[in-house]
Amino acid sequence: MYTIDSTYHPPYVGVFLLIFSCCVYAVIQVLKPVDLKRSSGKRRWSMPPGPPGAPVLGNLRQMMKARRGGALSFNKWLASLIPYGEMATLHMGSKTWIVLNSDRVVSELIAKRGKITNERPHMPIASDLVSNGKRTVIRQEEEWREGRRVMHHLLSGSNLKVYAGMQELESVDMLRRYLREPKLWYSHHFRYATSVLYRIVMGYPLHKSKAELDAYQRVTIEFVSSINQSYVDFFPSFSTLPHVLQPWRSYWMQMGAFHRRVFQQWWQPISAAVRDGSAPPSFVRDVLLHPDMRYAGDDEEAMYLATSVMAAGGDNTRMTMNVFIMAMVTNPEAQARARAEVDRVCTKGDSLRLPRMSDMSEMPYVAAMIKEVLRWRPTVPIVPPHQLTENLEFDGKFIPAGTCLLINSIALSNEFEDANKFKPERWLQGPPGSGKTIPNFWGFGGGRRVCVGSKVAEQALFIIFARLLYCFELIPDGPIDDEKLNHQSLDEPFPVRATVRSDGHAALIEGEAAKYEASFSTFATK
Ligand code: HEM
Repeated sequence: MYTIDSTYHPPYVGVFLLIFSCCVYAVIQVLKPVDLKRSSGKRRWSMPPGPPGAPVLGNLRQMMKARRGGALSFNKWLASLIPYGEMATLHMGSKTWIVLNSDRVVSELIAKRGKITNERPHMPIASDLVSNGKRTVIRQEEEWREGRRVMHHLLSGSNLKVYAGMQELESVDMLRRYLREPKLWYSHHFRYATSVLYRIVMGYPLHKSKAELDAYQRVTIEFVSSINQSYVDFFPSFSTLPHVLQPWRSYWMQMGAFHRRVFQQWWQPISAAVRDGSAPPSFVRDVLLHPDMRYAGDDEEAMYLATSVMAAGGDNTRMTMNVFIMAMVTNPEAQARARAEVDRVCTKGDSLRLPRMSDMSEMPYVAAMIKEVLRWRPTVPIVPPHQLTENLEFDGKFIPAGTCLLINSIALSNEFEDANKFKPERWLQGPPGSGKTIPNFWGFGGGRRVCVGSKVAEQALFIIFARLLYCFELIPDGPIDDEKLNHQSLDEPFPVRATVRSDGHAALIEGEAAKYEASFSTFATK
């Protein structure tokens, strides 16, 4: 009799299972982080230790969870990587990160080996969709180089003196706002930082409506938050799927389109003025659109470069000013010491004058506060990834090209003695023969990608620190936790009372402001 064998499978089922398994295997191989793939030579990769992670996602969810918890929780997560040593390996989806936890390894890898640690990883969301592939800070090396050349030209050398004049001018307006509306101290920081950058880049005082400024601020915050936010940036191969299989695209594309519209509104009047010959000297007129400079990018790239410089410079300066205020209200001795230094230079008997940029060499303690503010509560807790372009042998490890290196500012700050204390004197040169040297400083990142605006930032911060200390007493106006900076708050981030020191100081501010009033930027509040 004919019987049916229940274990019999027609041959095509076997073939299907084989193909399916091969596909799963191939997908897993593609998605694997680079150090978990086989090395092409005989040697196996040898990576620094790191926290255990989940299958496929690795440590990605740990970071995402920390980010969702806010700035403090993210900083705590960065601190939790310190016990793994000077370098900690993380598997972030398809990416391998090595987080750099010490000054020594940052000097060795980011500064000394800049030639092979200069690339940025491909970020299909933050870079391609949100930034049209054109925001300099996360652009890949080949497209980035030309923009860097012109930015360097803009932000160094004799231009710095011209910018010092702009910074002094805008800071007088800020002092008067502090005097008249002390409760809005934090919004005066936004105004100062943004209008200085606008003047430098576009050449004009800033006259914008509240709606325009709100849109600009939203763009900055959205862009910064988009970096390392989408899982797709950690699995970039998903971006090669057909568009119908990428449901996330429309959300990010809409965001990118909104950013572009805002940029165009800011850019078009300036670029028109350059073309009709009516624009004043500026980065846009003299560097980006001047025929002799031979900037290789087109108008669209010029627009992204100009607005990227404004955004990168403005918001970091604003946040650092807030940290300075936090340092002052929680460290009255440092405030008094710095003020004594400024008074020595600017007060002669009954005669008062505002500090100037040229006073910097006579105010070393105030100047040292710039580094200490950035060390104490780093404005950029983790520097955007630098990607290795060659395999690297270092400290007995063998690390594959494609691995990302990230400076952990929280760990670097922690290497200092009494790390949680605000002590600007760490950055002061010792007397001759004392053997005291100034430590390395990484608050602006490092290597070839180092912040191109660091000199402009130092000037912007110095003049504000010195002038605020000269004119105002700063105290807490309620309970304060010095780790809670609330950088993204639109209201007062922490309670502060700023009181003018004397009638003489108030008269000085009003007198100086009256002289320059016609040139100030105007900020609509409605
Ligand atoms: C206290 C204020 C500032 C801080 C803490 C800061 C920090 C940084 C950091 C950490 C980077 C990335 C470096 C790296 O990848 O290694 C960066 C890049 C950059 N910064 Fe700053 N920055 C500040 C102010 C400024 C200012 C005032 C400007 C403009 C005048 C500016 C323009 C830029 C630009 C354009 C980039 C991207 C550079 C490139 O693509 O090559 N920054 N900044």
